[in-house]
Amino acid sequence: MASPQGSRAPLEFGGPLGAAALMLLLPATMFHLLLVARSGPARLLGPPPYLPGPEVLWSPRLLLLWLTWLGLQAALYLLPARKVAEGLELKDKSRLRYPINGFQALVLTALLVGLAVSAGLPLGALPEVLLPLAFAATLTAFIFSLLLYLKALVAPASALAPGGNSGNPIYDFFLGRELNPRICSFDFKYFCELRPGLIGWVLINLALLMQEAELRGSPSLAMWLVNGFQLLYVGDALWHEEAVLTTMDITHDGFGFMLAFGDLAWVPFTYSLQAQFLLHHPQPLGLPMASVICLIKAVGYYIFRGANSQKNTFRKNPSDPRVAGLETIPTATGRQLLVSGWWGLVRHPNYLGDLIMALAWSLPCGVSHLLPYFYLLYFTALLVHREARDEQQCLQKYGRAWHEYCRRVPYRILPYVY
Ligand SMILES: NC(=O)C1=CN([C@@H]2O[C@H](COP(=O)(O)OP(=O)(O)OC[C@H]3O[C@@H](n4cnc5c(N)ncnc54)[C@H](OP(=O)(O)O)[C@@H]3O)[C@@H](O)[C@H]2O)C=CC1
Ligand SMILES: CC(C)CCC[C@@H](C)[C@H]1CC=C2C3=C(CC[C@@]21C)[C@@]1(C)CC[C@H](O)C(C)(C)[C@@H]1CC3
Repeated sequence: MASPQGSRAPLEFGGPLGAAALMLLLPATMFHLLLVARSGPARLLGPPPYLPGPEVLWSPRLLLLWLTWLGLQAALYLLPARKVAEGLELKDKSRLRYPINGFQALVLTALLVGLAVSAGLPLGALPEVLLPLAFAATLTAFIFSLLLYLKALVAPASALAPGGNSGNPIYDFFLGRELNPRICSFDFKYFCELRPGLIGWVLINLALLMQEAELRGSPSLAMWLVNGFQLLYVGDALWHEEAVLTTMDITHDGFGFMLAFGDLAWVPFTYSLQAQFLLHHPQPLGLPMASVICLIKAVGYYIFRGANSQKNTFRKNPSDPRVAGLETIPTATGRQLLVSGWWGLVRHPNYLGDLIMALAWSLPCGVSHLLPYFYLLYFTALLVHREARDEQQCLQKYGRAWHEYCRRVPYRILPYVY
């Protein structure tokens, strides 16, 4: 049985008060964004146009639709995979196995949706029901997090995450107690991180594009760009699915409300904000500006993919010819840190690339409104905070070697600025 005391990791996110505030603020922000995106003034900082009552939010039909979506993605997860990958070593020295079939799930979902649309499914009507659908996703995330919290009560101590076991129920519910909650080989965190939310996001984008085509005869260039860029991002994540196994979410954070809500509700309903905005506020975009935006996206993607692949290749096999020539610092753990290549430019080159891509997703929406830049603002805050958390973890893991890395590579995300 898990000890009620758990580990004594320092509290993050402002402790129990911060966790409680975030549990209210995050869903409220998501609903605010959904409401203002369709309002005339579309003011990020203004009041919402109206407060939706229960009759707008609650729909058993849409809850069923949402659960069907989760069921479909779970079924696709269980299909035979082209590869089964091993995760990092756990506290008890074991390694978990994960199916690598996320890209296959994306392609099969696209085929199924294509078939359903040609058989008459009104996908273009989806934007009309985003509010009740987001409500269903939020409700599911709360109930799911509660079940995960209860499951952790009977988990062995070795299965618990380093944070999220403070003994304070609110804090632990938010951060998540168990590191890799599973039933048989079904890994809930890994499944949620990459499947229903990410694939749901591109499906919502597509529905918005289809509705724009119905309303205006054809989708706008801005809508095509936003759809294309975000599809590339999701496709890339699923193509490189194995790389998610070394992210902080999988290796360090427990599975609680933060990730359950983030994966299932926040990602599909707020990351599609630019496409939602464009449906209700069409923006003129000429070819020269579109080309500049594509160039910004390409630069961001080049840095993001280059940095992530370089680190993953190096962590898998430091003698791989693609990384063997890079300069490194030895650490007491036996692992090395890269100090040249992308990881010699700044300490988080992948965040830099991700932020440049985020800018490219907002620019097609013009500069008349702040609302489509919400993602860029939120993401900057998330990555600055995430970088600080990672820095603490690396300092604990690598001690003096990490100090040496910081001396050799002084900037965190943006060269000569931060
Ligand atoms: N769109 C979104 O909402 C989000 C996207 N992301 C993206 O996810 C990706 C993964 O991010 P994240 O999990 O935060 O962190 P990283 O992929 O940056 O991983 C950080 C880890 O990399 C290792 N590392 C750090 N420096 C070096 C070095 N010099 N040489 C070798 N290894 C090093 C350390 O782990 P170790 O040494 O143990 O291997 C460290 O803990 C990023 O591209 C990020 O932008 C992240 C959050 C949200
Ligand atoms: C809403 C809360 C404040 C925080 C929730 C955070 C989550 C939304 C994000 C935490 C880490 C994420 C990652 C991705 C999506 C967003 C969340 C879940 C990611 C799957 C996006 C695609 C990338 O290519 C990636 C590197 C695979 C990402 C991994 C981290």
